[in-house]
Amino acid sequence: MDYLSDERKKSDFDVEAMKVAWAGSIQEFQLSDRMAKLVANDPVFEKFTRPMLGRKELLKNTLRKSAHAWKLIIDLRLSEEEAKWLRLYVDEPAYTDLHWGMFIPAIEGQGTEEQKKKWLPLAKKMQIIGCYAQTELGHGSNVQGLETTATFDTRTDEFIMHSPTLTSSKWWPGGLGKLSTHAVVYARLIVGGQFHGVHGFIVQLRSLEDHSPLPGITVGDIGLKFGNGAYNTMDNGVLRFDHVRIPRNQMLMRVSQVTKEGKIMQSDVPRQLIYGTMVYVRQTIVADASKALSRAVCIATRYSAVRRQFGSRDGGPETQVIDYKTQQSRLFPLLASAYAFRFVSEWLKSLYLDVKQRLEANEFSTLPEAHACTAGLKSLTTTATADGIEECRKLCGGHGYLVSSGLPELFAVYIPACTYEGDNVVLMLQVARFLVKTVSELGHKKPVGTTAYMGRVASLMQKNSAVQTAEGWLNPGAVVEAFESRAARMAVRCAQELAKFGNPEEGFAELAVDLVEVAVSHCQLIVVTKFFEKLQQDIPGKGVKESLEVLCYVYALFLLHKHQGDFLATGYLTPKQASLANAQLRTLYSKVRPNAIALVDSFSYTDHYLGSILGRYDGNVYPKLYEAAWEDPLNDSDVIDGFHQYVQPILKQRLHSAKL
Ligand SMILES: CCCCCCCC(=O)SCCNC(=O)CCNC(=O)[C@H](O)C(C)(C)COP(=O)(O)OP(=O)(O)OC[C@H]1O[C@@H](n2cnc3c(N)ncnc32)[C@H](O)[C@@H]1OP(=O)(O)O
Ligand SMILES: Cc1cc2nc3c(=O)[nH]c(=O)nc-3n(C[C@H](O)[C@H](O)[C@H](O)COP(=O)(O)OP(=O)(O)OC[C@H]3O[C@@H](n4cnc5c(N)ncnc54)[C@H](O)[C@@H]3O)c2cc1C
Repeated sequence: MDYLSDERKKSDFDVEAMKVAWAGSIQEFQLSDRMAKLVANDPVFEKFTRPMLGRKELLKNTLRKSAHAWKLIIDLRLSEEEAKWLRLYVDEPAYTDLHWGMFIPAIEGQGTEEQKKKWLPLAKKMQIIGCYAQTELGHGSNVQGLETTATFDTRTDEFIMHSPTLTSSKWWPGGLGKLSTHAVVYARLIVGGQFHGVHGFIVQLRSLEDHSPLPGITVGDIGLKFGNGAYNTMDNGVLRFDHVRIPRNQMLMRVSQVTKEGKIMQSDVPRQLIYGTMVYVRQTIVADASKALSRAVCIATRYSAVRRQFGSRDGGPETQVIDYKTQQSRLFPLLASAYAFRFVSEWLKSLYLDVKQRLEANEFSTLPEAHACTAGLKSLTTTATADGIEECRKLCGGHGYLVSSGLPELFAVYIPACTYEGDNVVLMLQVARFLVKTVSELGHKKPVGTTAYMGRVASLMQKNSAVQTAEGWLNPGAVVEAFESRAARMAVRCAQELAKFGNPEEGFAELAVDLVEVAVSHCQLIVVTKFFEKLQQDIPGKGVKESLEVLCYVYALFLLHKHQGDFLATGYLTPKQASLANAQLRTLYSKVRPNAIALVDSFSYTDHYLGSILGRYDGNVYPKLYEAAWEDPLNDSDVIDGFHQYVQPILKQRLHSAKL
């Protein structure tokens, strides 16, 4: 029985067409759908018992699933794209994520043609397993502060990899702890006693015969992480080198080369390309944010339609909690954010592919913008998603706290995204640097791309909002101008403050909090703009574009309401205009309400992928929650192990004293 069928009947758009809009194209939809079903129908990928397993059993289970996934990839001759979707739907962090997600991209981006020819076939056939070993016990954010050394020995034509201090121990790399045979290790290049910056080196860690660590290498797992199951399926590791020798040709040499004679040769490629893998991964993390947030929102929306509290008159049904305005004001902006992040990730991917093509042709002019966009959007979307998942848990009341709701594990797996691949504050400061530089160059350099609006800074500083009615806010020009003015005014004000400091670095440190706010406002502008741009495309299907338009305004006006302090303080809006925006937001929530279930159905998630009793497609929540409780190992017997030993004596003592 479908308990949500009445809800599904209320929607006024074509759900199948919306599924295609969400996926990006009919081909993407079909591909993803095929992989989702393949995983959902395979019992090896069952995941409900995961949070109850001990660490060793858990990891072994992950290895079993990864091996099965690999067998499917080979047997069914899946393409790289299909394999990516398959791993996504298996929904279990594993060493393979870092192998495919960072080790291979690092070699692709920073290796020479010769190096790629040697290492990529081995890696792509999984004849070697690799990880990305950058972070150390003492340094993560400050990459230039890494302490591991790679000293060139001209006599033997080798690098000597060494961990000179405790804090130089590599610490955190996923897949390193127990599984990788190789790593791309980031270390200080030392030639002729001189330091030449941090570079990547391919280092073999374990024997390809018996998997034991090679001489001079100490390697292991760093221990349990937050939450049951969750990210503990990953073997994040520690690694130390004791004068380990590797051949010279294992330094990734696209950016700089070291010759046999110990000479450093710089290619035309900018040094920043050493950080290129991070640009790639940050872009994928933005796409992952929309997936994680949409999962949480799907669960919370379906459950909010099933759950009823208060409001019963004459014995009739109580109110569905989704009908409370407060519930809508917390849930619908998250629903809108999931769509906003989906579309901005689509745009970011195209930006990245363009930059990649240019880099391959040795054209580097767009790299700074790609860095700022990937860093800023990674930071913005992961922060909002981590907070959003927790909000969804609260939206589900008490039952959201049960592991069987799927939300605790989703939260625990997701939150490190705010830290890995760059701490979110550190990344926003990078965006701020880029913006301050853009403002300082306005006199002689025309800003392009996402900062093009800065070219109109004079008019953005003068013109104030013309919105007079709540309806007036349903105008893309009015909304985008509001976000542009806010971002431009905040950036200029901050640049003026910075100019008061004799030493710019001192000013940057002192004004860091304001600078992060400037960066956030710029990144929010990007997301809002890309959502509106998406709406200008041809989006087929009855009512699809109209529903997306509503979500776009919800996203923008929700942000405007949340950050109205900025809009008021910069003088662009009056308090009256801000309150008109809020009134429009309330109206928009009423428009989302009948479509809410269809909008989350459009994500097309299987019950397997959602992993949530509260988010079941059929809405059959209570019987399934009840059943699941009885499957808990604690309910195997009426009297639990330990009762007779530790509890009964206390009870008996009470009985005894009561008799006295
Ligand atoms: C599969 C997915 C699972 C994910 C698992 C997670 C894996 C990981 O976490 S791997 C480890 C990730 N680590 C990080 O992200 C570390 C974060 N730190 C950094 O990125 C940097 O070191 C950073 C940018 C903060 C500071 O760099 P640093 O060189 O000290 O400083 P800075 O002077 O600011 O930058 C130098 C120049 O490089 C540029 N730059 C910095 N990063 C990049 C980049 N990624 N791309 C291009 N340019 C860059 C700066 O804009 C600056 O340019 P300019 O000189 O023109 O102004
Ligand atoms: C689950 C997980 C998986 C990971 N996987 C990998 C991996 O595969 N490979 C790898 O190499 N690494 C990996 N990492 C490491 C990760 O990339 C780093 O933890 C991350 O880059 C943050 O660096 P940090 O730990 O040094 O944080 P820190 O920089 O020490 O941050 C601590 C605090 O200081 C603040 N801070 C730091 N610098 C500044 C500054 N300049 N201005 C203002 N505030 C600042 C931060 O905002 C934060 O609040 C992983 C981490 C996690 C949690």
